[in-house]
Amino acid sequence: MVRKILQKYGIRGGCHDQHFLIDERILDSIAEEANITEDDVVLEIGGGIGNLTERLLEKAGKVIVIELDPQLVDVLHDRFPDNEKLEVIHSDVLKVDLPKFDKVVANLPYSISSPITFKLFEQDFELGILMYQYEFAQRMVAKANTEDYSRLSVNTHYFADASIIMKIPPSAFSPPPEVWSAVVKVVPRPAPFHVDEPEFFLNLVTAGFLQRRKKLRNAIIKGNHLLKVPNIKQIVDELPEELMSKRAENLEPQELADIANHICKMKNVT
Ligand SMILES: C[S@@+](CC[C@H](N)C(=O)[O-])C[C@H]1O[C@@H](n2cnc3c(N)ncnc32)[C@H](O)[C@@H]1O
Repeated sequence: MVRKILQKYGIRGGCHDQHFLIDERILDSIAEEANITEDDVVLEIGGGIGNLTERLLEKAGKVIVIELDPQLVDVLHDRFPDNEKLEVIHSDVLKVDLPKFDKVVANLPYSISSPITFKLFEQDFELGILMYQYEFAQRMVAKANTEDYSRLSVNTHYFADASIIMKIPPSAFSPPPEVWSAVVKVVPRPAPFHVDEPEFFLNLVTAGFLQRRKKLRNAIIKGNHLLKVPNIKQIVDELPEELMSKRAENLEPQELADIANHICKMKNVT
């Protein structure tokens, strides 16, 4: 069925990360995982030829699709004519203000996974069922003291409970990508630890992982263009040596938050 639609519209894919999911069972499972009801406004980023959109429209009260490629925007209008539940926004997802939504379900364009994910983390929503390149998904859910633990892992942990719920082979797509994919379930929740100044904490995490092989003390001093603390050397020298001599990759999100809170307090009194 999905292959027929690709043929009908003469779409080959390839540019703009266009690898269309053609495995009907996986498409069904992704839609099921989103547990959509009539009350839900669902956002889909990169609607493509509408194979996932079709399933979202069956259950949701409203589906908002953001699609960059004008040819695919035409396909979406053609496949779902006069469907009052559907709104198609022809735009680059990174350049548009996101509409309000309850759930986001998408087979994302992999080359911009990172900026899309950080943009989603600024929104208020209930659930995300998101397909990524497998390695990216692993970095999202990675724990401290592992190779994959990164700025992305800490940001993800700060914003949501995230877990890999499906691993998907290249053969599920047309054209097949060179990499495996994974579906990540993202359930936003309040952070499991206290942060005095969220922006400062996230900048400290960025500074720490920009120099991930350096001791945290040196990484913070080097990354102070992000933190803008006038007396940073003095402050980090007053922090416990056992924390400052570790690398960011060896510190739990909570420990990074404690350090950020401490620097915040010191910068405000000195
Ligand atoms: C991996 S395909 C997924 C298509 C479809 N949802 C599916 O599952 O088969 C990614 C889609 O994102 C669209 N896309 C790429 N970059 C985009 C951007 N910056 N903003 C919005 N859509 C984009 C592509 O045109 C393509 O339709």
